[in-house]
Order: sequence, then structure tokens, then C-alpha cells
Amino acid sequence: MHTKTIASIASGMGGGIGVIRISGDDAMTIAGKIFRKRSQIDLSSECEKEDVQSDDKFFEKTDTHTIHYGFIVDEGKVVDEVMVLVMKKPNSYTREDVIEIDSHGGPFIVKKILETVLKNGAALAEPGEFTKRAFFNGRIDLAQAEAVMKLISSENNYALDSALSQLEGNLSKYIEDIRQDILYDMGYIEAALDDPEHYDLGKFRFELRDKLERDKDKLNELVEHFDDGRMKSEGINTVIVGKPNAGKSSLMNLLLDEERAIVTNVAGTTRDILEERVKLGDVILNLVDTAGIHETDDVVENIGVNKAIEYADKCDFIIYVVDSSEKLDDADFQIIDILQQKKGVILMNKSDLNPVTTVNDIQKRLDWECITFSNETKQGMKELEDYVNNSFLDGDISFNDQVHLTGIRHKEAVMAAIESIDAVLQAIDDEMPEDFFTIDMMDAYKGLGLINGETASEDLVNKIFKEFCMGK
Ligand SMILES: Nc1nc2c(c(=O)[nH]1)N(C=O)[C@@H](CNc1ccc(C(=O)N[C@@H](CCC(=O)O)C(=O)O)cc1)CN2
Ligand SMILES: Nc1nc2c(ncn2[C@@H]2O[C@H](COP(=O)(O)OP(=O)(O)OP(=O)(O)O)[C@@H](O)[C@H]2O)c(=O)[nH]1
Ligand SMILES: [Mg+2]
Repeated sequence: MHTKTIASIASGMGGGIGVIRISGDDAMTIAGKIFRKRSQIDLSSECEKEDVQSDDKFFEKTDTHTIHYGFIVDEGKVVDEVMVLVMKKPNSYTREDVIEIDSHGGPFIVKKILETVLKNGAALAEPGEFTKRAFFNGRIDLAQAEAVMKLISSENNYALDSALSQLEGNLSKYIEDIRQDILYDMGYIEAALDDPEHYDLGKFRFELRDKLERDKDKLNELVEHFDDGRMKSEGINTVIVGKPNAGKSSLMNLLLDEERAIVTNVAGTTRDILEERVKLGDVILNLVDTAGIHETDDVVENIGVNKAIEYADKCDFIIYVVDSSEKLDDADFQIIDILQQKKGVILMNKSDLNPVTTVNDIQKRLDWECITFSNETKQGMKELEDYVNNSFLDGDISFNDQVHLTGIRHKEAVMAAIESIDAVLQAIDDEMPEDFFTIDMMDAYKGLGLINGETASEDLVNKIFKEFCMGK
């Protein structure tokens, strides 16, 4: 079958060099049509010489993995001076014939070259279409394709390392080992039911029970580390709380290093929640500034207070800002009540003023780390950074021996498989006949296949690739 040839800009816009990528059966021919060697160009007019014919077979005749210096022309006129990379199937990213044109990096030039390529027979690639082809052509599985996206969007070492591990296929292998275990045992049960004379199901159910328990432990381990991994790579959902005027918005601005939130000496300045992403050391915080929590009759402010409480309830981490230049009051006591079962840190803010509330005053009510802090003098910034980094990045995880789920889609598939395994375990305990087991075993087998894509529907696959960026 002749595959449609696609093209797209593969580089980020701007930068010194731009990359236009072409993939498909006509990639070589299209490139041949628009490529000229230096000797074919009249440099004084920036046009091809008069008697020059395009050599459509030029790249078909070259070896794979070779680089060619020359020019791209559009209707005889030079568009840019380029390098062309040739990768012949199956030795390419998509496993199809691939041409990459390295051009000068300006956005106008890059777009013009892409237009020239499209004019000569390629179709504009959809987001993720190159990687989708790598998937359909069997070079990578679905989890690995998703890892490519994770890799591109990673913002810290943790995200990068776990994406690389997934791209290498570590998650896929972990899941596939469990699937093969289940498949083997399903096969055994069916064979034994068909041919009871040669297969003994006598003690099999006890063996099966042990095996499934082990598989379940392995899957549970993935689920247990999921939140941890999500926080490290996508950011810790962090809410700044405190009573009005404590200095919450000032802290937001200080961490962001810009005047993002409105700060005034009027209590009740912040009404709505404000979300921003900041990096503190190697930790990413998805930071939320909230309205000061206290009793109020103001309708609008009250909505803000309720939102603050709601956010504080469902976040990963709280920064509780205390105005240490004032006595703790009812508002603080109300906040401390809300925070009891949560994870967070206390900033004893306004340390540049006369301290009235001490670390001791507060720690006897809330057993959290206390940092003496000032938005004015930046006292405590280093301690805050260290505390957050130590709390969330402790015990360097070795990626060689640990596998991580990096997406909610994977977590859901694993949890569903655990449920199916539980159903089998229950059936064993209930002394049900063996053919009952296979239904749930099949569910677990198929459910886990969603992760590497073995059992993923076309809709699911399309949905995943839609999230990709252009040119990938
Ligand atoms: N110029 C360029 N740089 C790039 C990419 C690319 O596509 N082009 N990549 C794109 O993301 C990344 C590298 N990933 C790649 C993965 C596989 C193959 C590939 O050709 N694989 C073939 C053949 C391998 C071989 O020749 O030994 C294969 O596995 O069948 C290429 C790049 C980052 N850098
Ligand atoms: N001296 C001193 N003043 C501070 C410090 N942090 C904040 N302030 C001042 O305290 C006042 C309130 O600061 P905000 O950051 O608006 O306080 P908030 O907690 O966001 O207040 P609401 O939004 O009303 O809940 C402003 O006048 C700030 O300049 C600090 O560390 N030292
Ligand atoms: Mg505020």
C-alpha cells in the first residue's frame, strides 16, 4: 500500500537552524524535486541555472543516513541554503522513508520551505502524526509514544528521567510480563478443561492464587508511587493560606519574582484564587494564592474564603503564612483546625518587624515545620526551598530498577486490572470452578493491554495522539 507522505516543521520556531521533516513513500521524490546542488545554482541571480533539470531520483539513489549540502528551489528560485538528511525505511523515526531539511532557522524561511514541500505533493502532518506512524509501524508501543510527549514537556530532572525510562520500554516490559503470566495461566485452565486426562487442575488454584497475589503486589506498587511521581514531574499542587494581610500574595509575588498578585495593606485584598507555576530548586509548585480565611459577612469575600478552604482540602501541600508581628487570633485558630491532617509548612512571616507570635506558640497547636520568614528581607527563602526539595525529592529514585506510571490513563488501567484480579482471588476463595476465573483474568489481561496499546481502540489511540505537538 502506498502511504500518504506527510510533512511538518519539526523544530521550535526561531533558533539558528530549522528542521522540516517529510515521511512517507514519496519523501525521496518530493525532496529530489526541490533540491539542487551548488553547481546547479547561479549565485548571482539566486536562481537555478538555465539548463538544470530536477533529479527526482537523486535521493532514491543515495545511501541511507547520508547528508547532502545544497539549495531548496521553488519554481527555479532559491528559497534557502540547506542540509538534507536521508533516512530510508525501515531505519527511520517512522520506519518510513524520511527526509529532513535543515534550513536557516527564521520562521519565515522555515514556513516557506514547508510550503514548497507541500506544493510538491506532501500533506501537512497532523500533530503527533510522525510518532503515530512509528507506533502503527511497530517501532514503539503506546506507552513509549506517550513517553515522547512527556519527554518534550518535562521541566525537571525527575520528569526527564521517568520519561526516558518509559521511552526505553521499562513500563511496557513490566506490564507485559504480568500480562504474559496471566495469559499463560488462562491457557492452562482452558487446556485442562478441554483435556482433563493430560492436565491436572488439582492444586492449580493454589498456585494461581500465589501468582496472582504477586502480580497484584506489583501493580499496587505502581499505584502507590503514582501520586509521588505525578507531584515530582508535573508539580506539587500547593496552596498558600493564612488570615487576611498575613502576606500570602506578597509571597506569591516573591516566589514568582514578579508583581503578579495585588498586594495592599487592606485586609481582604485577594478575593479570587490565583494560580501560577513556579520552580523552587528542582521542585515545581503549582501555586495557588487564596483569600485570607476568617469570619466575614461580605458576600464576595466569603465566596473567596470558601474557595480557599476547598483548595486547601484537596491540595498536595500547604504553605501557611502567619503574621508573626501580630498575636494569633480566631482566624488563625480556624485555619489551624482546617490544617490538622494536612501536609505543609508554616512561614512565620514579617520577621523584619517585632515578633509577637513565636514558633512555640504555633507549633503547640500545629505540628509542622516552622520557618522564620520575611517577604521584605527574603529571610527564610533558602530554608523554604530546602524544605520543599527535601520533602519531595528525598531518596533519589533509581530509574533502572523502578518503574513509574506517568499518566492518569495508566493508573486507571492498572486499578481496573487490580479489581479484576481481586475478583479471581475471590472466586478462588469461594471455591468456584476454574472456568469462572478466566473471565476476570481476561479482563485484567485486556485492561493492561491498554497501556502499551495492544488492546487500545482506534478512538483511544487517536485521542492520545491529538495531544501531541505539531511536527512530532
Ligand atoms: N534529526 C533528528 N533528530 C532527532 C530525532 C529525529 O527524528 N530527527 N528524534 C525524533 O524524535 C529524536 C531521536 N529519536 C530517534 C529514534 C529513532 C530513530 C530511528 O531512525 N530509528 C530506526 C533506525 C535506527 C538505526 O538506524 O539504527 C529504528 O529504530 O528502526 C531516529 C531518531 C531526537 N533527535
Ligand atoms: N514588613 C513586612 N510587611 C509585609 C511582609 N509581607 C507582606 N507585608 C505587607 O503586608 C500587607 C499585606 O500583604 P498581602 O501580601 O497583600 O497579604 P495577603 O495575605 O495576601 O492579604 P489578603 O489578600 O488580604 O488576604 C502589605 O502591606 C504587605 O506589604 C513582610 O514580610 N514584612
Ligand atoms: Mg492576598
